[in-house]
Amino acid sequence: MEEKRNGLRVILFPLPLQGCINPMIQLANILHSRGFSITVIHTRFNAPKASSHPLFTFLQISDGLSETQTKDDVMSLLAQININAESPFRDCLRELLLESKESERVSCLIDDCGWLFTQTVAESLNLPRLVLCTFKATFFNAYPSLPLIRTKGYLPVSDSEAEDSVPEFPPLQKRDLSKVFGEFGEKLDPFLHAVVETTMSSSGLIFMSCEELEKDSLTIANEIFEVPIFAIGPFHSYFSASSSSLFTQDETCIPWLGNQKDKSVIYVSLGSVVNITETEFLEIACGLSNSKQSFLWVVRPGSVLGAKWIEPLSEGLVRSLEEKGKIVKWAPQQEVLAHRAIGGFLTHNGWNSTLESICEGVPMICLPGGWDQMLNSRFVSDIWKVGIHLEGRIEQKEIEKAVRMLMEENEGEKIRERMKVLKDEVEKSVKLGGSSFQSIETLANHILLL
Ligand SMILES: Cc1cn([C@H]2C[C@H](O)[C@@H](COP(=O)(O)OP(=O)(O)O[C@H]3O[C@H](CO)[C@@H](O)[C@H](O)[C@H]3O)O2)c(=O)[nH]c1=O
Ligand SMILES: C[C@@H](CO)CCNc1ncnc2nc[nH]c12
Repeated sequence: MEEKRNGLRVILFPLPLQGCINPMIQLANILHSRGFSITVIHTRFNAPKASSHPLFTFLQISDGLSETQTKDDVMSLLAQININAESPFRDCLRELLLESKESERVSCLIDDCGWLFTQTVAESLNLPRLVLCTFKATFFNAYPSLPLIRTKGYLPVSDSEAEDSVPEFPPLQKRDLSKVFGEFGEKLDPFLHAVVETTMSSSGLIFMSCEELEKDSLTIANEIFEVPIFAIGPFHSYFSASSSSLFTQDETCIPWLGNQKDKSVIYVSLGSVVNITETEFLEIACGLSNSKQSFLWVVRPGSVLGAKWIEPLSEGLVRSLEEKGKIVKWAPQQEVLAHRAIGGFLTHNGWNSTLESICEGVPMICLPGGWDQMLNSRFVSDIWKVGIHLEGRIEQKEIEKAVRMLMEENEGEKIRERMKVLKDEVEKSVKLGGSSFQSIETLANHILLL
């Protein structure tokens, strides 16, 4: 059924990463169901599949990335694309506004907090801009203080204080800091500064998050950025993230899970950007194999450094892995997590994966790769206590131990019970009258009045 249209069009512009496209497309669905028409401007690189979303209009702009640049690390890629996409984006937006009809006014632009030029472009065209942040609010709140935290001398961290909280950034521990910053160090400062400035000049900040998960951080976000805050998620139960998948999902996962016992399978995935070394890959393989538990493992082609896919595995290892497990290139993750056969999720704790796991009530084993993942994993293991933290130990014994603990032991059962409670809490937020449900109402009204 076509919902009533409200005569307003919203322009969306996601960052071209799977973890940023999914929440943006969910936001598109939410706004469309509220009567807004949707245009998605996107780069050529990692272009969303227009055919999966017939209700929206898609416009592609050039991004000038070379084949090799598309394989750069995330930070370099984002820096380059922020330079290349500015003028094509300005042209595209100007054109759109010129074409806009009396009967359907363009009311605002909503784009990712990682775009640095969009606020200026929108202002020059007199178009209000809202920001979508795809991180946990607690992480985004740290943007203004990250440069200071870095220079405060917590790095390198001595053993005796490794587990101390970072005073300015709890529950992050000092040992997490080096992986938050990666190799970028001070090169991040101008980027962070620009994100904070442009967010403060915006007309509002949207989080794919909810009060049940981080009420205090949402309040603090409002104090830091001094703009209206809308926490509108997680909406996975209404609009699955799978529809915005950039890769072909291996649908054989579902019938395979159908042959497994309830809560007997551990799902293993490190998201769309984290890469691992061949040694780490083999440690994970042996750990899973030795755990004697069933597993479904996503190995993205190219994610094992120096390998095309899984060829570093010996024939013997492949044979023993196949006894209990299945390896795929890309999974229908949300369907997998929702499957009755799944009992745990070994994850890198990207914010989307973390939310999807909570929404389906699946307890986690945390193996964060960097950036916001370090913080998300601390919340999972130390605050909500719905997962086991591997503390970066990608060693077969540690992996075997954690998998067995979660899937077989008493401790795992306790974690599962706490996860059930958290899932029920979060579920309430998106139901009629819940906090996220109300925020969507407020957001829709806010846009109407812009
Ligand atoms: C590997 C795999 C992933 N997915 C989906 C699940 C998630 O919705 C999405 C991945 O998003 P995330 O779990 O947030 O992870 P990732 O791709 O690393 O996302 C980036 O963006 C996130 C949001 O800004 C950050 O929290 C992460 O740190 C950052 O690395 O892709 C699938 O549907 N199937 C798959 O096989
Ligand atoms: C540390 C790497 C993984 O090894 C993830 C960084 N991920 C990201 N880094 C910066 N901005 C982002 N916006 C979305 N994801 C982002």
